[in-house]
Amino acid sequence: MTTAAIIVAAGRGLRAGGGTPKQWRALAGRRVADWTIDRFRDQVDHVVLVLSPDDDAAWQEFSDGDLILASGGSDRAASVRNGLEALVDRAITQVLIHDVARPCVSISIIQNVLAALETHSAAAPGLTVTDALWTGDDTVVTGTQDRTGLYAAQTPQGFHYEAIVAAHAAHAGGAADDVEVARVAGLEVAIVPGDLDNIKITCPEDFARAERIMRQDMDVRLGNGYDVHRFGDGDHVILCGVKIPHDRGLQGHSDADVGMHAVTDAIYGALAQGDIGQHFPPSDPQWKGAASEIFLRHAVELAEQMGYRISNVDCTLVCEYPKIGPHAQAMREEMSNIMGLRPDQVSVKATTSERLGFTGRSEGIASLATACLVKS
Ligand SMILES: Nc1ccn([C@@H]2O[C@H](COP(=O)(O)OP(=O)(O)OP(=O)(O)O)[C@@H](O)[C@H]2O)c(=O)n1
Ligand SMILES: C[C@](O)(CO)[C@H](O)COP(=O)(O)O
Repeated sequence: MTTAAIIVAAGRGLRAGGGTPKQWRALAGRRVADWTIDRFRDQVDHVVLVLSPDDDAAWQEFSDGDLILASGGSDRAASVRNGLEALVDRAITQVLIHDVARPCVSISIIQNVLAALETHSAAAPGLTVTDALWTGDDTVVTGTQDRTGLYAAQTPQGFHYEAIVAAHAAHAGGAADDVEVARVAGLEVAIVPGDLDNIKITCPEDFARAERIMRQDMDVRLGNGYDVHRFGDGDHVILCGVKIPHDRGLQGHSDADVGMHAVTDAIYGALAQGDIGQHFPPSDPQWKGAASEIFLRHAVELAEQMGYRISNVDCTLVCEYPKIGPHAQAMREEMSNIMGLRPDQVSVKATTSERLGFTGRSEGIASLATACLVKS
């Protein structure tokens, strides 16, 4: 069984307003699309992101990553077809099709749909309709509608890959969703329980609702880190992964990257998992001269294992020299690469201590860092 998820994200979000398409707007600290994509990453073998040809920045951003990209079509169904086509050489057996505009989808819905595909060629989440249903014009009720047997359809909708490819190829167009396409082709679609929180952001007010849902079981943790290394002989220092020529070096058991150590300790701190010295004892000769990225990678992996995502880190270096400003961007890029973050999630800045204290006398460099981790 080889599984894939197609996330259709090529719409313009006109009903949601706001100028920017809704999938690129912020929700609980990150973009709608980032939430949606992350829900599927660990649940399927491949994720296809269907992007509008107009979303240049998104194409650029995602082209280096692990996602398969496909170009959107003139309507949702055309975008789905392009997503299916992008998987043609991947030997996919089961595919989930999901709206990017449903970022609150739970892992259990995804797993339930996949489980149902073991015994059915199609499965999708539905919610029984519990409100009374009316017909109406803009002002008055014109009739009532029996709700018996009615469901509100959600995504992800799951299918055996070849079956849904054939169903889309044969469909005349105009379907509300992929379940309709599948049913026209004669597929039986199993209903799995939907979730009231699995809303589709459609109108402006849906953002506030989605924000409430996202935040209700969000665990946000802060950690701080502090480190100092003294100057000694040498012709360079390594700060936040960047080698900077200098008339002195920093002393330490490892490469003495005081900035990266503070960031690493901030992550351990947020996790309440001790500090670098506990995980990599200075008494252990194997860490002598070690590149500090080993420590940072370990902290990031630990965060992942414990279910946390790093939202941002902020690092301040305290020294008179070397001057940090010219290197700050390279430091941000280096650390964001190691942590698997975007550079805008990583801040590196510096201050002097006005020639006061040990940093002011250039006896060493100090560093402070804060990390914000989120579990949702
Ligand atoms: N040509 C299109 C149209 C829609 N979609 C996607 O289909 C899903 C459901 O569509 P909808 O909620 O209607 O999104 P939009 O089309 O973006 O919204 P609107 O109709 O308000 O413009 C969304 O994830 C949207 O990005 C798509 O990939 N390609
Ligand atoms: C696919 C869907 O989300 C199922 O409820 C829905 O049909 C999409 O509708 P839209 O009109 O494209 O928003």
